Amino acid sequence: MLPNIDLTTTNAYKYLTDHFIDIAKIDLKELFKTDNERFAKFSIQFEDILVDYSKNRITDETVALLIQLARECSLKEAIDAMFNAEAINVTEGRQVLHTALRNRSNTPVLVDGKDVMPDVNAVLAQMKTFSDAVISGEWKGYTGKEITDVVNIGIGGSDLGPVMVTEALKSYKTRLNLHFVSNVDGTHIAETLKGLDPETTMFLIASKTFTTQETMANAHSARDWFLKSGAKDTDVAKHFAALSTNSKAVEGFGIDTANMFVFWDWVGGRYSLWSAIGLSIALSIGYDNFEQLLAGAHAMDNHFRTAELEENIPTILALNGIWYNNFFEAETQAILPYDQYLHRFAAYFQQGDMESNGKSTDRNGKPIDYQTGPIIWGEPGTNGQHAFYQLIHQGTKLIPCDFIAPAQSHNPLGEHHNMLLSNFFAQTEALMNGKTYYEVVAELKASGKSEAEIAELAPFKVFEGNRPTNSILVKKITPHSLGSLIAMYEHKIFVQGIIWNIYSFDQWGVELGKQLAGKILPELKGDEEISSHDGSTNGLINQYKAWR
Ligand SMILES: O=P(O)(O)OC[C@H]1O[C@@H](O)[C@H](O)[C@@H](O)[C@@H]1O
Repeated sequence: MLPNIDLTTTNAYKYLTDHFIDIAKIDLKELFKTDNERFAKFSIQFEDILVDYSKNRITDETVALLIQLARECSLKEAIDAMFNAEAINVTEGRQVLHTALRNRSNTPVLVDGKDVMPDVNAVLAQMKTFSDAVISGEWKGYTGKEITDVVNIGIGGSDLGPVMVTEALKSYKTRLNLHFVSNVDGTHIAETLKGLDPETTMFLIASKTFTTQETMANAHSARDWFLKSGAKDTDVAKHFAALSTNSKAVEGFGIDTANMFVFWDWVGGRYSLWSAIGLSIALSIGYDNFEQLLAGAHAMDNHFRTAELEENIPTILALNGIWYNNFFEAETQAILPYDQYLHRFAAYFQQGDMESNGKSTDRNGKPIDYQTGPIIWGEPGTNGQHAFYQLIHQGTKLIPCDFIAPAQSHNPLGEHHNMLLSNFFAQTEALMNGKTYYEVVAELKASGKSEAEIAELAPFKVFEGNRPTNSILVKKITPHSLGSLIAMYEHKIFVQGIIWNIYSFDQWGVELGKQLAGKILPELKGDEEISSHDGSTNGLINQYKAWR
């Protein structure tokens, strides 16, 4: 069972509330001046990943109290409950075992007394055989040609992970071209199919439930397009595969069960890239690299499970986030990768984090009166610098930022990477140090400005500083290190959910909109005026009908 503790009733929370009053007055750069060991103390290296959290508004005492908070919330027991296959997804009555999917050590994982590892390994073997055959060209389409293009049709967790990883690992690309269709907007599939040849295209229908409206609509349109080319129903088997937990629905759609890659309801959608949902990844980078991705995640799982809380990277990142979220009242968390390949990383963790921890009911079913999950956002650097960093540097809001960068580029081109990384280092330094009024005046004087000009301009050029950041420096983005990095954030989310006393593995908040859309859809069919909703919704529907 998961612990059930209201964090605001813990001793640590009370101490942190008092401690916050002192810390709120302290300038981060002063903390560096008075402690030469700060970087060594507040950074952790795990394999090829260095996490520097020293540029945060914390002292030894802050960290000790946050660790105490984690202990009082029984974090260690919760971690064990997840890995030991307890049904911690209580509102759905399920275990949470994405860690079993990447359990490369193959230690037994018992679900209702049965070891799931043989099934996990059997699907991995099936994925290997299939991806090897398609990549090598041994697998032929219905006219005997090799497959050149693979279209993954899925949405949410059946799309965002594979998109993010195939983009992040593009430099490991096989000869296959990957495409992703998610939106029910017909434009998405129409534009994707425009450049494709039905004789050489493979579709992966990725859906845990195999009932998701968007995915089913796109899957049917894909099949219509395929059959229009002259292919027969019996040819579908050579061009369609399904990745799902719902075998019945897959059969109903007409996909050969031999082309079905299963996973299980103990895998959450947003944690499913490690499962059969990762087939597009295996096709895109080759099965061996997919296995490396799993191995990297497994290594981070072991770290998370065994490292002391003080040395435990996901725990430290989570506690820092709680410090800003619940004491500084920061509303958002930015994820800023200085790596073009990671351009979908923040989008991926928007679902990972916001769908997991965007909750306001605690584990007793009671409304919560403290803050839970932050708004996650971000874009790659340096692009973001020329767009929204103004607000991070000089706006009125406190935005804790994670900066991520690889030390080695896959494309070492002249001075590009040094230029990129000089910006990475400069930004966290600038956010911490800021620029005082006196520094601004001195600078303006040196540039030859008059006293009057200086007095007028100076206030606008001041940077308050004292803005917190984590720097995550990765030796190189490889399948292995990316696996670790993703698992690191997954476990960070887990820790925060435990401390906020919420259920992180359900997503009831997405249902209401789906339900209402289901009611509205038949109303859009005819021309008659609609009056069954509120004035605004009626007005909008009727205008839509008039204009379409
Ligand atoms: O994989 P499925 O069943 O089609 O679901 C896709 C997505 O559907 C959404 O409704 C859920 O909120 C996500 O968690 C999920 O990933």
